[in-house]
Amino acid sequence: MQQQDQQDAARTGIYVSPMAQRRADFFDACGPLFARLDLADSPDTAASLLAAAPTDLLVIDLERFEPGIDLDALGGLLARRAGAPALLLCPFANARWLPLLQAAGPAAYAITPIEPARLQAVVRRALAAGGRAPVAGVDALRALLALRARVQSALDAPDDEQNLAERLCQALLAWPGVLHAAMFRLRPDGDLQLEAEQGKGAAAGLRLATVLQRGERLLQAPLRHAFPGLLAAATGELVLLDTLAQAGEPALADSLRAHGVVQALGMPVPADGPGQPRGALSLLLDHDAPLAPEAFDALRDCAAMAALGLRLLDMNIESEQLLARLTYVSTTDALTAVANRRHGEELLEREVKRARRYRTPLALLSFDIDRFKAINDTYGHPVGDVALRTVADCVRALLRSSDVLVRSGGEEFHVIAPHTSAIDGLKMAEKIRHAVEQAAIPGCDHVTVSLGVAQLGEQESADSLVQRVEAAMARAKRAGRNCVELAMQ
Ligand SMILES: Nc1nc2c(ncn2[C@@H]2O[C@H](COP(=O)(O)OP(=O)(O)OP(=O)(O)O)[C@@H](O)[C@H]2O)c(=O)[nH]1
Repeated sequence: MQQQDQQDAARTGIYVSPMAQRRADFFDACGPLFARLDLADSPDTAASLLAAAPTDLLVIDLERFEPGIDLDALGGLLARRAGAPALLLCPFANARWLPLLQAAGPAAYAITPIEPARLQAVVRRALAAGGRAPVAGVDALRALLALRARVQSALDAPDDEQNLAERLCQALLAWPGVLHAAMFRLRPDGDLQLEAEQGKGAAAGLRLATVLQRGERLLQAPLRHAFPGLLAAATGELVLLDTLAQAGEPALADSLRAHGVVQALGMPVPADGPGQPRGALSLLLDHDAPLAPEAFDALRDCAAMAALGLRLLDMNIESEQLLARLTYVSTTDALTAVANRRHGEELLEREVKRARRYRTPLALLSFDIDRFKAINDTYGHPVGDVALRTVADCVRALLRSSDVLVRSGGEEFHVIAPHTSAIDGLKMAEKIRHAVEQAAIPGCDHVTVSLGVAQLGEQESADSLVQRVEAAMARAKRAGRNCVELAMQ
């Protein structure tokens, strides 16, 4: 150790932080490890220092820097290092910095807050190992390829969100070092809930609802600021705890440690556009080894795949809703919301076939509002429309659920009545006639209807049935209106 200290004492370093207190603290903790340690309050100052003399280690403390503002300048410092030792001190709630900066140049990292003794150890290691980014070996790269493939196949036609989340957790759990994988999902009502979780080994029995003290309304959970999966879903940032105590919740850290957890990571599942993430993936790991840039890339892609999976499920639901809407619009009369003529014809054909196959009676009723032209002429077309709607509502309320009311023409309707004989059809028609006569029509007095009733003959076609019932209805008109006529055979 003494020899090591002597070696360190020959080193030079630059520490960059915009915070005076952090610069003083770092100097206290790590100053003795360097022959000369320069403190810089901005990337510009650090750049000048780097240009002035060779430096063994550049330490960038990312607390209070903003990726949106400072990324270019800090990335520029790493690029200028051209592979020479660099160490990033990254706040646990903003680990998004790591893949962003590691893309600019290789750098080791440690997560903050960090104890002075651990910080010294990390700086020593960075000096000794040359401050390289963690490197993924052959096995690690193979494992990342397998993870990508598994996550991709999890997207293969999932049944629903929960099924997708379970498959993703299963894929993540097979990644070496993962003890527990979970997915949180923000529901449309704004409730963040635990969609799925899977554990293995010491964490097989770990239940996040127990650890977090609830399984629903998790954005309001007391531990939302400390558990990486929740914090990631709330802030949209990559969150990484490489010592569980960093989040300042000792009880949470203890309960995770009891399941063998050493490192915890939360990766936001991005929204379609700007706005709150759709949820987060949570990983609990059994080691504290720094993650290689390739691991961050793979995890970011997993979260993007989760977002894509959720979007595909949304699209399925939207397509079903669109199809239902299309079916409704193409089969329904817009004014009265009963079946339109074309759909009525299809339904009648179907009922005729069914009645023939099962030898059950089928009645068809036809009715037409009496002197409807006079209503339009006297009160105006809008009142005529209200009358049509009121009559349709009044008749629909009388029918069985198996009967179908169809608007077959302007002010003419049909009722398809399965399992109904001519006698029952006549009773039904009389009920309709009476109910319409009694109904109050907003904007005008009352209306009456004339009705025809026909029962399907043994070999009769739907067309012939319609002709007969309409002829019966015409006879009811001729007979003085507001009455019922039975069709001839
Ligand atoms: N307000 C309104 N009127 C309609 C609609 N469809 C058809 N009509 C009207 O319904 C009237 C039907 O008139 P006619 O066929 O002469 O029959 P009617 O006046 O009811 O006389 P009878 O059937 O013989 O009792 C016409 O004036 C059509 O313009 C509609 O959607 N809304």
